[in-house]
Amino acid sequence: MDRELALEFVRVTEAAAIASGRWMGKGEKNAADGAAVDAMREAFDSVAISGRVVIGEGEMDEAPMLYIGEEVGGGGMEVDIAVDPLEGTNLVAKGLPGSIAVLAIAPRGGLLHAPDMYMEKICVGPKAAGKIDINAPVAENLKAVATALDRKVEDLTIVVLDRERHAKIIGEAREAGARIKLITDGDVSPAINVAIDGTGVHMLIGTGGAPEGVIAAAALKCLGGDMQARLYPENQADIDRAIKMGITDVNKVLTIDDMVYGEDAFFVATAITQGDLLNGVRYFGGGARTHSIVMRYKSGTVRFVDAIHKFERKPLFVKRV
Ligand SMILES: O=P(O)(O)OC[C@H]1O[C@](O)(COP(=O)(O)O)[C@@H](O)[C@@H]1O
Repeated sequence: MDRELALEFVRVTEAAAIASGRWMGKGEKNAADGAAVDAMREAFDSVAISGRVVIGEGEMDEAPMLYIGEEVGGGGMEVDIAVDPLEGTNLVAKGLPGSIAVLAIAPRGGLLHAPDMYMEKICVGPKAAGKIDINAPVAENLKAVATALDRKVEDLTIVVLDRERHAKIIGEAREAGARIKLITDGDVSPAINVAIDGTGVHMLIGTGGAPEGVIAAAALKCLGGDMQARLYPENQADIDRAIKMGITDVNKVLTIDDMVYGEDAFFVATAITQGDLLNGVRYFGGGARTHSIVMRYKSGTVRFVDAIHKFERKPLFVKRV
C-alpha cells in the first residue's frame, strides 16, 4: 500500500468529520453518527480500492451502511478496513473535545475481526514499548512507564474512561501518585496521543470497545508505540460472537501484532471536535477547515493534513451541510 493510497483515505475521514461536525452540541448523537456514516460511505466510492469493512457499524442486519462485510471503494487493491465514522458520539452531541472520524487499513486479512464487546487495554508510546504488562498491577506498569520516560510516577499523566468499572484502576493509580485525566468518552484519540510527544499524556488504561481497540492498535503500530489488550466478554453471547468471528481463545493477551498483522497498515483520522493533537472542524462562509493525521507503518511517516475545503468545488462536502 503506497503513500498515494494513504492520502486518498484522508478525503474519506474529512468528509465524515465535516458532515458530523455540523451536529456539534445539538444533543443528537445518532444524527451526528448518521451524518458521518453517510458521508464516509459515499466518499469511499472515489477511492481506488476494493475494500472490505471488517470493523464497522454492526452486522448487516443492524446497519444499513458500513456494515461488517460490506464492500466499499471504486475498485483497486484489495484491502480490509476498520471504520469508525464518528468515534465519540456523545462528544459531538455535547460539543466536548476528542471526537474523530477514523479508519485503519491493511491488506486483505490484515486486521483482527474484533467483535462488538468490551476489551481491556493498556497503551503507551514508543519509549515505553515492551515495558507494559496487562497482567501486572497498575502501580507496576506506572513504574515501568515512568522509568522508560526517565521521570517519576508523579510526573506521568494517564488517561482513563470515567466509568464505575474503573474504580480499582483509578484508586491504584492515585495511590501510586500518577496524575489522571478522566475522559467521558472516546478512547481512540488518547491512545494516539500517548505515543506523540507534547500531548501531555503517557498511558491509556482501562476497558473500552474492542473495535476501537483494533483501530488504536493500528495507530500505535504506525507510531512505534505499544499496546496490550484482552477481550472482556460479559456473557456467553459475547463469547459465541467472538468465536464466530474467528477468535478461539477469548482470554488471550493480544499484542499489537495480534490485532494488526503484517508489515503494512495505514491509520487516518480527522478531528471533529477540538482535540489535544488535532483541531476540530472549523466552518466559514462557503467552506470548512479540517485537521487530520495520516500514518503509514511501512515508512513510519506521520503526516498532519491541514486542509481548507471550498464547498462550491466539492459537491460531496456541500451535500452534507
Ligand atoms: O461508553 P462505554 O460503554 O463505557 O464504552 C466505551 C467505548 O465507547 C466509546 O467512547 C465510543 O462511543 P461511541 O460508540 O458512542 O462513539 C469508545 O471510545 C470507548 O472505547
